[in-house]
Amino acid sequence: MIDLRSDTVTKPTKEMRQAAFDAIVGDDVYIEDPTILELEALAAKKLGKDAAMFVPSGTQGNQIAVLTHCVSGQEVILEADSHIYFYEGGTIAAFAGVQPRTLKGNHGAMNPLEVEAAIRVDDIHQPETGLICLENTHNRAGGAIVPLENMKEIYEIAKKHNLPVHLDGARLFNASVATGISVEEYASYTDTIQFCLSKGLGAPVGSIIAGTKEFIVKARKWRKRLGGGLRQAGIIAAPGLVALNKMVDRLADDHEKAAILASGLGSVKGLEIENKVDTNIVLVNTKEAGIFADQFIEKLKEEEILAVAFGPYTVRFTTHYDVTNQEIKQVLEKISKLI
Ligand SMILES: Cc1ncc(COP(=O)(O)O)c(CN[C@H](C(=O)O)[C@H](C)O)c1O
Repeated sequence: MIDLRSDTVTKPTKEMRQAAFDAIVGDDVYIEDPTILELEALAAKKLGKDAAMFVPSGTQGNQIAVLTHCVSGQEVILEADSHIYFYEGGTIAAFAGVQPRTLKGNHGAMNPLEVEAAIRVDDIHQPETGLICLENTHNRAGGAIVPLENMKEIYEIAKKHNLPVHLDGARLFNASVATGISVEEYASYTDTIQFCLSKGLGAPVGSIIAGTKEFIVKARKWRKRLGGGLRQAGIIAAPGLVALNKMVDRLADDHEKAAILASGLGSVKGLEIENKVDTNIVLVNTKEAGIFADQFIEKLKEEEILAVAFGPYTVRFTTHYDVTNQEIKQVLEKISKLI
């Protein structure tokens, strides 16, 4: 089976499994797991933030950020196809009691002027704006890299209005490897950030959230309230250390595989590449071929290829560590005969 559903499907490397076996552990509720503390310190350093905390998932990291930044009744400005809005079960409303104010971005980048116009004025009838959320790379925009300049402009507007900015940087390392801009520079235009160890970086579990020491103290309390107080979790943090230390630069391989896949699929009659393919995601439109995305996915499955539907005629293919160049070639050979 060639699994191109997501970079979340990556399995831990041998080195990660060994690191888990060898991990020195302690009780993380007492902030005593040395492996988690090492991972958190490394992550904070790489991001240029004062503190960081290991969380079991990117969703929990994002939700803890909203819970920590906002109070119930506030409004959060975020992109209309962002993961926090589109894929996190309405949790910002359910748990944080905040309402989303969505803006349609261009390849995932919100227009800074529209963001400023969406910030609420001091009026008894209106909610206050509590947070602005960004996403880089942007998943539903096809792993699009949001330009640093765009992040900078939005951040400056946020500061002018004394508002915090949270970055859903689940795939921020993909952006950094593709542009050569450091994650620290990206993170300098956001107050808090979440990034995934469990996607392209290949760790089996987990994400990091980072920000000021004060933010992390409050965020840790929210993680505990959500039942996320971890015990000897150095066992799952150890693979995260391997991911952060050894799996970043190779993301370029995933981008190369995506470029080869996009070039091949783009030459199949009836298929059209929807996105610019900045990183490891390829969005394919099947309308010209007269086949719905779900039907196409079923046909792919019969050929032992897995992908996901992103819309009625849009199929997402995501490259990652566990898919080889040879397998990408096999996918192209099979699909060219399929349509
Ligand atoms: C931008 C972004 N932020 C956050 C998350 C959530 O991370 P997890 O909760 O899955 O660890 C994801 C996962 N994305 C997953 C995927 O792409 O297959 C699915 C859609 O949830 C994400 O793409």
